[in-house]
Amino acid sequence: MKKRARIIYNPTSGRELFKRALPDVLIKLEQAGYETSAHATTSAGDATQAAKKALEYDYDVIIAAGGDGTLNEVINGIAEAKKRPKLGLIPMGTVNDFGRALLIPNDIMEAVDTIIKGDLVPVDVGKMNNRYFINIAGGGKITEVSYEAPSKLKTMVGPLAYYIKGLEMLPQIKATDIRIEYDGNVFQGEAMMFLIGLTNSIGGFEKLVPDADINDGNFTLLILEKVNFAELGHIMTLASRGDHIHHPKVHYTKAKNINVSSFEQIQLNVDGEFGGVLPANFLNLKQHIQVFSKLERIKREHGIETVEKERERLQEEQVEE
Ligand SMILES: Nc1ncnc2c1ncn2[C@@H]1O[C@H](COP(=O)(O)OP(=O)(O)OP(=O)(O)O)[C@@H](O)[C@H]1O
Repeated sequence: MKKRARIIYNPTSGRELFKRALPDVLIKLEQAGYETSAHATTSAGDATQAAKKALEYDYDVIIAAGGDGTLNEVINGIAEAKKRPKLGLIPMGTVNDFGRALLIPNDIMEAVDTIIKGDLVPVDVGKMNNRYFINIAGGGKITEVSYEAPSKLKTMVGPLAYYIKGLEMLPQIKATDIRIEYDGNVFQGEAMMFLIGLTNSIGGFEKLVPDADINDGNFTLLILEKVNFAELGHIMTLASRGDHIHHPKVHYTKAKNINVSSFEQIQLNVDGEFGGVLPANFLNLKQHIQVFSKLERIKREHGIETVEKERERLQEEQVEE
């Protein structure tokens, strides 16, 4: 029997290239034994609705073609279901953190090849209150940068946009009083930000949570205590090499269940988008979704160094585009 796939694509992301490639994508999937149909998203939230609809029709595979925003919406559509379809990914965004973490090629047809090849990797999904995320959640003044970086700027300069916006916002960055309970431990005090990472690819900063593992059932929790500007500059320099995690003002640990609260109003950032305000509970759903990816095979056959080199190559390729 033929397998059935549903493509959910954002026609506006990736310079609208996917729309043009769609007929070839359909032919290729057909030849590989997939009966495929496609849905073009129309607005924010539509990918979640389309993914829920796809559940009703019992598709074997959902293919998300778009940026991390589209992917996040698709995950939010399927995460609650008991029987979840396998997930294919065609990265079309400006940053594509999740795709890079899973070594999904930037090229549309190569990404389709990854799906056809059929290697699957189980991936952890984060649940924050009632919504789901796949890359990162966080809060504190510094994290407000990522959704304030205008998308036009992001399209032009990629990850550099965050630096530019970050510098602009520097005077507004201040510490806030927060309480973070994580797997029975407690941090209470003034912090600049906290980050809860699932992958080690975050806004193009590969070394921010350097050893995040996509399917070990753990979040990587990073808390940056109150620091002055000089210390912040120093920590940012260390962060480019992943050495910030040893700094005395940085708490860096693994946890599965995290509760964060504050008396102050602190905005949350989930996968690069505004995610409401504290308090919040973060729960790691271990290996919740099966994603088509050659990651495990490459790791097994060539080792983790090759995986890291491949991620670097994908990132360079994307910045050049
Ligand atoms: N037809 C549409 N027109 C406008 N916005 C849309 C449409 N379809 C989806 N969107 C919204 O655009 C948001 C961003 O899209 P997406 O993440 O796919 O691309 P991107 O912004 O190019 O990528 P990146 O997040 O990597 O910069 C989605 O979260 C969705 O809410």
